[in-house]
Amino acid sequence: MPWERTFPPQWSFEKLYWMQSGKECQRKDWKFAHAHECAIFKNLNPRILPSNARALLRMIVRTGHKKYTTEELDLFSQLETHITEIRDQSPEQWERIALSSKAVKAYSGTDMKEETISAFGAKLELNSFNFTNILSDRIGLYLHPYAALINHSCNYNAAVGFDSDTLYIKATRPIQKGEQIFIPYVDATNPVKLRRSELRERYYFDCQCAKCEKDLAEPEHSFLGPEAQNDLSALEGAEIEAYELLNECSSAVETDPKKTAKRLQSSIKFLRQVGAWPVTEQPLISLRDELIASLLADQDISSGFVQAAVRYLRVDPVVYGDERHPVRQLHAYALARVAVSLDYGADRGATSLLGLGDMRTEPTLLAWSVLSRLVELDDEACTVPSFKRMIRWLFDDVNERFKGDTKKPKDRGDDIRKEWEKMQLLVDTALEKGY
Ligand SMILES: C[S@@+](CC[C@H](N)C(=O)[O-])C[C@H]1O[C@@H](n2cnc3c(N)ncnc32)[C@H](O)[C@@H]1O
Repeated sequence: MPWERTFPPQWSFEKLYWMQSGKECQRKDWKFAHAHECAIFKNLNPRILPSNARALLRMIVRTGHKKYTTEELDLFSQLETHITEIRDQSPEQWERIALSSKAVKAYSGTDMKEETISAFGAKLELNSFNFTNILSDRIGLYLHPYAALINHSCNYNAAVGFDSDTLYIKATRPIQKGEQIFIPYVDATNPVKLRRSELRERYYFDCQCAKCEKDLAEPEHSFLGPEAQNDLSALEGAEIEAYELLNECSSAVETDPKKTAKRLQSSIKFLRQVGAWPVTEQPLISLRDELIASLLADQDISSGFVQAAVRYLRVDPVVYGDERHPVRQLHAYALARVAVSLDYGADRGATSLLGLGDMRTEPTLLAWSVLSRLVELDDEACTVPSFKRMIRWLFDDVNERFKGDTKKPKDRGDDIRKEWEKMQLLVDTALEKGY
């Protein structure tokens, strides 16, 4: 199947398949498919099928109930499977798909052949997106027959976002007429070797984009100073451990956030102190993201605030050059949200944590400054409508807090500048201490 395709002029097509967990939209989910699956799940209880098998079951059951139009099925049948490569190069994946197909055939009672179900399974694995809520938490899988046609580039010009059950493809930079649309299938901030191995293993191709070309031309770890280069073996060990820790974080169902935060902190410190690892290089970027999530889950709001400020001020402007990038927008919102909860009386230990003694910040003013910039960028931001609404609500809430003040935040330019100076100092101190 060719990997360059012409896109239809509009994407008003209903998704073929989506599923989600959690309370949100469960009613819609019921109407969409679950009504047909419920009896099967009851029989399976207490066993829970893995999400890929559940997705496959849903497609088979909906097909049996003639819930797809001919056009939808036609489009689905044209999607790439790489089934030969999976069978020949990836025995584990093949076995998993074959097992799921066997189970799905038995549970659904379909008369479809097992091979046909396996081909459905392979298609789902290759073409579905991680379905997320507006805060980027993974809640399921999503397959859209047109969106599935978009190819990958590490040097992408668009990104996928979800707003409830609607999929959006948002341009992350201006796209010329006739220019091909590319999205990232993998985390494009990862080192070239990792990106390429993920793409090969999961999608069976080698990326030829300009970013890969540039990164491949540079020696590995070229971002480390000459001193660190002398003892690369120690650093490589720390790097491998960091990736293992990140894997644990993404797969663990239940973790102790305090313990996880400690492990993440020491991993960050080690990479920073031993190798002067730049904060804008992986695995440090993801370690910090996980650290912020763990600190906040542990209610350590002040430390989470400092780390979110490090990310906002030092990491994101380099990693995601454009302020309208969806990840950058999400991180800015997170900083504002944490700042607001600090002001709600959450612990104020940030300054003592960093040894800055009596330095005090006015987090709500900072939140106002971050949010007013987000609101200013609203029209151009590559984020989905509900996210934009969430920003406005928080901004309204913050403005409400200044209601009785004689001077409105918009007239407090000097105070805001001073707040940012203090934040820069906090961030510098955090980084000097190896955080
Ligand atoms: C989700 S599909 C994308 C649509 C697919 N190109 C098609 O025409 O059906 C993913 C597959 O597209 C191909 N692909 C995507 N991006 C590519 C790229 N940058 N270079 C080469 N092949 C790519 C690979 O075969 C990959 O497994």
